[in-house]
Amino acid sequence: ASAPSSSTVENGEPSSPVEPSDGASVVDVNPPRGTRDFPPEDMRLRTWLFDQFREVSRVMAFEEVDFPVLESEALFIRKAGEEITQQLYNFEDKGGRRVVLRPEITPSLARLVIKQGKSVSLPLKWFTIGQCWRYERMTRGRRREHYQWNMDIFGMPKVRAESELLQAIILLFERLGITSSDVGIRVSSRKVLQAVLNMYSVPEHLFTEVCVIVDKLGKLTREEIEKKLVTIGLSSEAVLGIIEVLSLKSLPKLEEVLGSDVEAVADLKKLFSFAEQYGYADWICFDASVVRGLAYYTGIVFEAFDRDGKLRAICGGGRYDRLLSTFGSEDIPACGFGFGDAVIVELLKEKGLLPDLSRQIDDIVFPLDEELEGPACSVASSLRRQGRSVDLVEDKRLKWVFKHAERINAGRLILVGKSEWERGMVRVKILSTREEFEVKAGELQ
Ligand SMILES: Nc1ccc(Br)nc1
Repeated sequence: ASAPSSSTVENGEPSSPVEPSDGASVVDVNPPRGTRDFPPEDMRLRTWLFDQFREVSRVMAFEEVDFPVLESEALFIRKAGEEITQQLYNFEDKGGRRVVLRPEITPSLARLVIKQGKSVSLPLKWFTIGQCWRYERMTRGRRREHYQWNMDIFGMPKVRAESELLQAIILLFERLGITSSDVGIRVSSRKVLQAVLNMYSVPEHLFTEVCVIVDKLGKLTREEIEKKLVTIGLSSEAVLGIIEVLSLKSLPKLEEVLGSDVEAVADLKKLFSFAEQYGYADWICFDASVVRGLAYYTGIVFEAFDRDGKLRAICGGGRYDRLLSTFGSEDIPACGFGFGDAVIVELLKEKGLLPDLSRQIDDIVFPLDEELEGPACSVASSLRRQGRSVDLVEDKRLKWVFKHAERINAGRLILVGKSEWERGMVRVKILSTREEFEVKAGELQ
């Protein structure tokens, strides 16, 4: 690789290669544009966050699954103009196959459910945490990868599934110390939009496109949205009707406009009554403007937001009852959500909720001179076999070892010295109390 020019800016960081004397080239040590390294401190935070995802998935009785990050491009070819399909990280592999770094997880889940066929008993509740990609022109300087926690339920046609997923999200927030004063979850249903389109006799085949356009409310101006809707063939009455209904934030008002026999109203009323039973009603609110931007949603949709309005959506999801038939299979009702690893960390920083995750090691074992390196290995090995984390240190001055012990929050310093070893003993220092004593090497625990 050629040494990048000194003016190259990668990930916003100037990469400053040193021109080596022998003329060899130096690789750019930054990760590829839009991607992140996870050095130990960042990795501890990521592992902690993923452990919270896993613990919530466990208490919700979901099973973990996983998929290749690389998928066939065909899984993501959709014609609804979604951002996600316009930013596919796609390429042709050496076998001439059209492949992508997956932009989302749901199509892989659907693929596996289809592949498993009759062998899966429904309902199935699966979760995964996986890296997702997009090829975004770096002009916007946004990331090209993030990790997403996904939870999906297949084979549960009623809104119980959505209420289960909402509980999972709220349990996660509670585990992180986030309250319903910090975060809310906007809930609506695409059937609201469907009912409005029916009122104005908008052809069914425009439904998905209308959803993708309306999802841009808040990102595009109202005029731009109206223009896009008219461009795809909606009458100005239909456009005004859509904008009016989607501005509703009261379920009773929605019932007044659409009538109580509309499925959307019945679903939402049931969901909000379940919320009372689950005990999370103060977390959720009806907001008809929520449609989410993925083409395949067919029913209830939801997204979590920070009430200060400083951040992008924290997570989002919804029902997608007709995704499998787009892959040529029999439909199975499904719903799920995706929860990214980036916005939530920004929120935790905002709220001062980042956990203290400093490194913790049980023991440092240190031979006081070279001839004791062997005994030090056997002491370290015995402690490790007991499950203790042991940092075996050599070729250092004792002063460095004490500083190192502080740096890695070691519990004990085990010193292997000549005179003690000859008596079958080692010296133990408890670093928190400075207490020091000798222990038989064979009885060290
Ligand atoms: N879908 C997607 C993938 C990667 C990132 Br970063 N954001 C969204």
